[in-house]
Amino acid sequence: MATVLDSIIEGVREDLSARKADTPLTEITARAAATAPALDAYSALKGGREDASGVRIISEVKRSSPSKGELADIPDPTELAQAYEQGGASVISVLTERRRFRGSLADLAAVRAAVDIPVLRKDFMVEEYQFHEARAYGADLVLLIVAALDDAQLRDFLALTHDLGMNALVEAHTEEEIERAVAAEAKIVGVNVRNLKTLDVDVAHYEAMARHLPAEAVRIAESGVDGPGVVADYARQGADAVLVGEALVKDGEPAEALRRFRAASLTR
Ligand SMILES: O=C(O)c1ccccc1NCC(=O)[C@H](O)[C@H](O)COP(=O)(O)O
Repeated sequence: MATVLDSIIEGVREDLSARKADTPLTEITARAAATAPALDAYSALKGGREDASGVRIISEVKRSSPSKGELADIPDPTELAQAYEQGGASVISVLTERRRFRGSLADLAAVRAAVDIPVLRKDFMVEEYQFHEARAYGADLVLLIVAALDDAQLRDFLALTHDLGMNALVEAHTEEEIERAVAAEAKIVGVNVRNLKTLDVDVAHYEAMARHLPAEAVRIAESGVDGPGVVADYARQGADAVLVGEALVKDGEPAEALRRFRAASLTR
């Protein structure tokens, strides 16, 4: 039976075919090569466990999702991104998937131009073309979902990401997926506590997975933050950084909410 992930990826491939017909690989590759060098997302995220400034926050521009439907209108993603930067976000995540998340590459380019911190292209990366595209639209970091890739793809896409000067957030859900991420020499490893089959969120899953994450990697806890308490828990469990979407886009004062989240991680 097809999973939610399978059906999202099917839509991603259809949209991608249309973009490839419009802008061939040679052209997108040339545009990527002409883009200003990527910012160093690894350095922006590392050290959150030891350093006095507390856990790093990756703040997401997220309008809609398969699990929750409509979350927030976000007519101007640059305004939200600037609020995130003012609130102390270390990285901004921009969902670029259109059908389920109402994201776009235009959002990515607009956010990139509006802030000085690294920007993550949050999408379902399954073809080489998307990596050049990410760079052409200004991404510094891309998401690689282990569950969506075989080992050869994981290795090749990580190499391509690094060749393009970007970093990759390699997202795992299970111990076995963490092992695959580590075997591929991922330097930034996330555990997403949203189960991609059921879409259920279980914040306790991070603690269960944390001991499998290598000490030298940047460790990221993804999803399920509904307030400062969860941020403090993730920090206590060893996360360098936390990825937050819904709680921030639904808060009328995202910069203030972010400050509260960062402060909470210092109380661990
Ligand atoms: O959010 C979803 O419903 C979803 C469904 C299927 C695949 C991915 C999905 N979300 C992407 C994310 O990983 C989250 O946007 C991100 O971790 C933030 O989560 P949250 O803070 O819980 O909004």
